[in-house]
Amino acid sequence: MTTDTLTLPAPAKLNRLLRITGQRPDGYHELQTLFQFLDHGDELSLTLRRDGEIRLVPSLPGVSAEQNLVVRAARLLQSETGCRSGVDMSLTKRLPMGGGLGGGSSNAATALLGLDRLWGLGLHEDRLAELGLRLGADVPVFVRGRSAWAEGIGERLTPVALDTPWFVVVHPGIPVPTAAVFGAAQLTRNTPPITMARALQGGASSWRNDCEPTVRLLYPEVAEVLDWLGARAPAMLTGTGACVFAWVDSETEAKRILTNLPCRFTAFKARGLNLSPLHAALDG
Ligand SMILES: C[C@](O)(CO)[C@H](O)COP(=O)(O)OP(=O)(O)OC[C@H]1O[C@@H](n2ccc(N)nc2=O)[C@H](O)[C@@H]1O
Ligand SMILES: Nc1ncnc2c1ncn2[C@@H]1O[C@H](COP(=O)(O)OP(=O)(O)OP(=O)(O)O)[C@@H](O)[C@H]1O
Repeated sequence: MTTDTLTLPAPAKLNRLLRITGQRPDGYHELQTLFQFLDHGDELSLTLRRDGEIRLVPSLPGVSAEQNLVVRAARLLQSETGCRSGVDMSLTKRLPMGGGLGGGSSNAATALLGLDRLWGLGLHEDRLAELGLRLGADVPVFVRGRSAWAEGIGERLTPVALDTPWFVVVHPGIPVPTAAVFGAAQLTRNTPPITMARALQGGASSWRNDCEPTVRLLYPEVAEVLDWLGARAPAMLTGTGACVFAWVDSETEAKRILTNLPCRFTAFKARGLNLSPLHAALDG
């Protein structure tokens, strides 16, 4: 049976570890990272149009529909496949922009997989991941939908099963643009690469984010969150920030931390997942 409307999750990701091991001639940084999904995120609704038009209503504050990654994903899919269908999209945004939670990238992956289904394209996951990479370095992991060890700029992925604790994710109330952190002179760019086995063996207590010292320096609001949350549980930056996450043993402990949150911060609790809720929804 075919359907004319799909409503799908676009989950957040965390970088449980992030090492910057080099820089390519085109300026992009080579990373080693562990990606994990959360059971918290945005939601994208897709309704088939037969006239080929692609619409997003309403658009996000500060991002025109044309720039929005879901519209760009839909156009890319149309131009690559010659598909003549269109779509009406609406996005329920819960993830902060410039938060390091991969919100825009996740939205793009949900659009790619959702439209592949809605338009009956039947593209292979490898092809969708390749198209996703053209939209952003973080898109392929959301297309693949498994927790992963990532290398390259984040596109060389090996699925892994990570521990799935409860997380408290705190946003300092300011965005941190990814390009500003990767462009900072003082950023560490020469961390020696390690094997995936060694990274996993070390466990969460050994995992670090190489962006953290630079982000601390450039964004005192993020440093404040790292100090506040770090005093209550082990805490780290995700991606290039602005969000900071801590892992705890139980939902009760997560709630306890949230109860005392200073009102200048916003926060949520979520469970770590090794399978993306997008894939669970599409397979269910
Ligand atoms: C920091 C991470 O979130 C870790 O998961 C990602 O590497 C960022 O991925 P993303 O947000 O999809 O990034 P993109 O939209 O591809 O790139 C934004 C900008 O960040 C810089 N950039 C990004 C990724 C990377 N590996 N090296 C970079 O130097 C580039 O200047 C690029 O123009
Ligand atoms: N659907 C979208 N949702 C959010 N941002 C979008 C979207 N489409 C385009 N953008 C642009 O992408 C920028 C980065 O947004 P995003 O939420 O992906 O940042 P992020 O969480 O820091 O990502 P990452 O973890 O990949 O660095 C935004 O500032 C916005 O200009």
